[in-house]
Amino acid sequence: MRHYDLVVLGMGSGNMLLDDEIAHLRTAVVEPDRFGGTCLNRGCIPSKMFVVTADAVEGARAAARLGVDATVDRVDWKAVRDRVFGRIDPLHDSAVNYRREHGVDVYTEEGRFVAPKVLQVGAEQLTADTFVLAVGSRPLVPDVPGLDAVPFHTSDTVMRIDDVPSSMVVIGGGFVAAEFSHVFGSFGTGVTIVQRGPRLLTSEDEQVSARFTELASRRHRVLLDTVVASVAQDGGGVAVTVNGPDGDEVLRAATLLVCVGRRPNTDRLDAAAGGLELDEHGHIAADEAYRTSVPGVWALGDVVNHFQLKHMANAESRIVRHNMVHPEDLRTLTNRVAPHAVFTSPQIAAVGLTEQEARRRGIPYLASVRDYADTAYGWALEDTTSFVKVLADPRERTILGAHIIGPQAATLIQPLIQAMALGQTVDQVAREALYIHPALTEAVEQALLGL
Ligand SMILES: Cc1cc2nc3c(=O)[nH]c(=O)nc-3n(C[C@H](O)[C@H](O)[C@H](O)COP(=O)(O)OP(=O)(O)OC[C@H]3O[C@@H](n4cnc5c(N)ncnc54)[C@H](O)[C@@H]3O)c2cc1C
Ligand SMILES: NC(=O)c1ccc[n+]([C@@H]2O[C@H](COP(=O)([O-])OP(=O)(O)OC[C@H]3O[C@@H](n4cnc5c(N)ncnc54)[C@H](O)[C@@H]3O)[C@@H](O)[C@H]2O)c1
Repeated sequence: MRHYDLVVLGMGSGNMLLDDEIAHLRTAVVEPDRFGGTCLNRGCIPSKMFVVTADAVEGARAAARLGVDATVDRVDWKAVRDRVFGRIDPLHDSAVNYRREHGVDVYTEEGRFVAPKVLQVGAEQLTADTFVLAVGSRPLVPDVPGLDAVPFHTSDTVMRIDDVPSSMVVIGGGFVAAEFSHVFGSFGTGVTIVQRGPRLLTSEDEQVSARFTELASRRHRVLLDTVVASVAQDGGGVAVTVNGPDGDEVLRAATLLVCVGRRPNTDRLDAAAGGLELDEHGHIAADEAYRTSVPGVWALGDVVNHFQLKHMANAESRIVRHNMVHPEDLRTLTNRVAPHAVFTSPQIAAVGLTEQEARRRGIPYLASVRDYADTAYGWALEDTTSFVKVLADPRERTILGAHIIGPQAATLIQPLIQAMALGQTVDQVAREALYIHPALTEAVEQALLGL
């Protein structure tokens, strides 16, 4: 049995934990796959590299509205894919070498608890004063008859395929469905989205979700309120039997992409044997300071939080590092707001309350919506579909939520995130700062002035 000061499981956001402040600790890290985890290898980063390429294709196709004759001759998928992963793949070896050169023991097999604070890694057993669990999540595979007998993709594999498929059925209508339908649709794949809910991106503000559903339906076949009954092999492709408002239908496609959410990897580390309590959704239970039910064991990232977003995992990694070194001065994330963006077309970004949530919870609110088309830059874009929506507290005049659908949404929302985090009022944000003319931020300013 080997003893360490610190053992970190999972080298996604867990890798960010290690810095000079804890360099003196005798440390081991355990990662059976690639350093960088989901975000770097099969999540945020490669997907956005594909999205930028898809945006370029769509930009060329949409140029006619500006009076530009442009055509897209071909997307060289293999060249795009190899550019993306040619940049990402070499990082693993250098990250492993870097840790080893800095005195960290790197274990490359899965870690499983055999008792509280006793970890089996291959033939070795490791104990430590402090464990940090950053083992992430993985795509959820729904219980659909026949799915176990056909080849299908998840976000883990679809970015590495050899050719752009002629057709694709996408099961799910969330983040991954929205982003990958944009990517493959732009590259020429005929996409059919099967969504069991009434709209795509149902957890977004209902106005944004409705607008996105309408726009996505112009590009792809979108089946709403539809469930997948079964899946079967169909020559080289798949036949997906779905049941929707118009009855049963068999969808035939070259490729199947399953994206119905992600599940935390608590089973892969045997949380039960480690004495770790889980919450009602199967995540590791932790308090606001990211302490688990076992003293000396901390957890961060997708395995513990429900947002499953990289900026949350990054922030948690900084907090856990601080808290394990300064137990007398525990930090939390509770006062921070959790924004997100969906990098589809058009982009979507949100923070805080949705209008339907405010209504459901009986929270009084003011709402203001401003179209990009009402601003000078919106005119330049010839935009007709994008908007900024802000919800505010009628008494305090602080921002309760903000929702943007349109070009640069993920960037435009940042002043509103800032305002929420700092508790600024609508009037402060609207009137005490100048908004550059004629930038798209004027849509944000005008939405605020409408409150
Ligand atoms: C397609 C896609 C796109 C995304 N895009 C975005 C985005 O644009 N913005 C955003 O904020 N978020 C995005 N996300 C979410 C983001 O990737 C995750 O929230 C983030 O990677 C979680 O980090 P983590 O460190 O918790 O887990 P991970 O990055 O998954 O790291 C966990 C690591 O633990 C390892 N591991 C698992 N079990 C064990 C074990 N028993 N022992 C040791 N190691 C183990 C795994 O191999 C893995 O390397 C995206 C996700 C996907 C799938
Ligand atoms: N831009 C980003 O930040 C980004 C991008 C991609 C992924 N992610 C992260 O990855 C997570 C997983 O993404 P996702 O799209 O797989 O999940 P999701 O939770 O965003 O969406 C799941 C979708 O699948 C549908 N669904 C669930 N079960 C179903 C079933 N049995 N049949 C048909 N539809 C079903 C749901 O109605 C929902 O629309 C996201 O929640 C997010 O945290 C983030």
